[in-house]
Amino acid sequence: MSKKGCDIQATGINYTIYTQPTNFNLFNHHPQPISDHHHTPPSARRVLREVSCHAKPWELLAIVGPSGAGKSSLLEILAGKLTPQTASVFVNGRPVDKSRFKKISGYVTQKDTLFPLLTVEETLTFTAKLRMNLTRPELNSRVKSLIHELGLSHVANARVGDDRVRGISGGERRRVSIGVAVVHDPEVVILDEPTSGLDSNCAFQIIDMVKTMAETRGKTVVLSIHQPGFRIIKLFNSVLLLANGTVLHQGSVDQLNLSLRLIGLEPPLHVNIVEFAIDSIDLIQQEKKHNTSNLEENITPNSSNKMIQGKFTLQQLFQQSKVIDLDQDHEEQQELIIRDSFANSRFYETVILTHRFWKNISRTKELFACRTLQMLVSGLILGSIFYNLDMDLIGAQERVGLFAFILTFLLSTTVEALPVFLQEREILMKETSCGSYRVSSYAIANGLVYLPFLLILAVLFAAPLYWLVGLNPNFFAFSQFLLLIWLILYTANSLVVCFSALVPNFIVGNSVISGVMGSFFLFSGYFVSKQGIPKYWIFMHYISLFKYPFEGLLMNEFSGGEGKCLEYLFEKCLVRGEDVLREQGGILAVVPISHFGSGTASPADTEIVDIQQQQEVAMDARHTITLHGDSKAATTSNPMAAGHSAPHQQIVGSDMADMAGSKKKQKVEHSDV
Ligand SMILES: Nc1ncnc2c1ncn2[C@@H]1O[C@H](COP(=O)(O)OP(=O)(O)OP(=O)(O)O)[C@@H](O)[C@H]1O
Repeated sequence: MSKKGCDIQATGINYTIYTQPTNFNLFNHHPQPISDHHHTPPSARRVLREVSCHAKPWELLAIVGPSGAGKSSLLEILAGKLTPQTASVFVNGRPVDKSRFKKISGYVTQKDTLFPLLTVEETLTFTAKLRMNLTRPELNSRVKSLIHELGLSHVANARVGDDRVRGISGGERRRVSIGVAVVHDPEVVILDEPTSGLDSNCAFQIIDMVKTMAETRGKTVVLSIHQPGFRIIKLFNSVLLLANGTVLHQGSVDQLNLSLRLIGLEPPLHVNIVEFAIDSIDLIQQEKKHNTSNLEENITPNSSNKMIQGKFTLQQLFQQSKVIDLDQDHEEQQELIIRDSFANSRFYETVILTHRFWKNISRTKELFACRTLQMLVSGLILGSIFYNLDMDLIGAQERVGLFAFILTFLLSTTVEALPVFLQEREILMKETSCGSYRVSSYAIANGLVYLPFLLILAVLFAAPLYWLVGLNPNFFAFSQFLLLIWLILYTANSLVVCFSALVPNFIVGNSVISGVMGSFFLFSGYFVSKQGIPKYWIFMHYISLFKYPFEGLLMNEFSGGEGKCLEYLFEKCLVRGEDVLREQGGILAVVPISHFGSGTASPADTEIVDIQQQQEVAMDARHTITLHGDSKAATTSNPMAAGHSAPHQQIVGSDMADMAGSKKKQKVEHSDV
């Protein structure tokens, strides 16, 4: 009678990693092969060479070997997470592509990626809901029986926890990870180091549990393990010994013992054979090299007879056991039914994910309270600043201080949530890669939960700011202001999620986001004409300190004069506005018209005047006037600004007119009333 299950044959796996030795490779988890046209030759590391393995249903295959042997890489390839240069994977004798294979397998990574604030039962229930389309009673009984099978009944209602949140023990958390991987009843279970960091008793219980799963439910279990104890190795049906990316043995533990003896090694009595083999890797490899040339000739179906007569290499033994395996009746192998679609509709997926998001958010009260308070205080402080200060009169230092404050507050409201996003990102990647749900459902659910929360934050920030700047109450204007603050917060949140997805490192992610948002605020003021901004938005204008690079670039572009841009920037960055004019009266200055509220917003629209004659007028008008180093002429604009009249304006310079661009190339000489 045939046994149902999944028979996996993988052959000819070759996996090489190419790395650029000098590259600062922040964004690559797994460096991919680099083409030949690169200048620096990449260094190649052959992680796996011609690896073959065979995992049978109802059995447990353990991949053992020293650290760096390639165990995790092999498991990741089997689980479809890594793409090797060459490999053939057959399931029940038929080739399968990795996306379909992911649907019939459950992969447990070395690190537990679980929501720390959910309970054990909630974690398994949400996963079961997402991966299976069951009625509520079916779902409950499935989760209950799984919890019982995992031995987690006593902690079913305890929070999972992690390094920061106190929760269940490390061993129990490993069981939950296994439960999450097998809740949908996959045919194949792949576990990377399921016993790492656990004591020997706990490690035995975990392996015993997966062995029971294999024996009672016909699962194909493949796992990697470090230093398995005596009791554990008895549970292995088959052991694959890997060293330097090469298979040295695949067969039972007894076969391994025999093979070691056949090549002249004598494992002492009562010694753990697997540990002994790992300790003797160098000797085994030497023996293997020695016999490589004779390898192919010696593989015959009858070689089992020869085995008893003389010495055989481990490779021969492996090849021999493989041949015997291949002889097994292929007719018995089952046709796999692999579901291509998702278990639930998009709508139901969104409902489940929204519910899960909400549970997580409602349990992060500290973060919620902190962000709420931060927004309220920031709105009040900013409102007070604009209520009390005439921003046009304050100097560069105060502006820098204000800029730093606003940027810090805006960043902190989003970046402090980054660890949560990073944790979620790992779970999202894991769940979507195995086809649990659609990414779009996740995005919609995320928006449904976060948008109301961000609206509360936006109200807390916008209301005091709007009220303190002393405007007449205007519901429409306030609504617009609120809407924009809300959108800014949502954009910032999305930006955080986006960058945290691109950048695996928390520090790097943090810095990149700070850089991007910083640049945005620094430069955005360039596009905004101050006169067109409502008072409660004016802070945007003042935190954009360095709009000058754009102006400089434009001038360079229009005037065609090389070096003008640099000269302009240098002076612009050193000195600014009235401060300079006060100290150095009579020196030439460039005054963009946009600063004078003339309605002409282009920074290139400048006129050339004698600043000595215009200084007083400009000072009174409190216009921003910035130095230019030309000793012959000065520029200003719109002498009629703020109702002041310039009695006499004489345009004398020609260089600045050129710089001012094509629009204002003519020299203007006029007298004013
Ligand atoms: N992305 C990578 N970049 C550079 N080297 C890598 C990368 N991934 C794996 N390697 C190298 O490939 C080899 C095999 O790694 P792998 O993690 O598969 O070994 P392992 O047997 O699982 O080790 P351990 O038991 O310590 O987890 C190691 O030498 C490792 O340094």
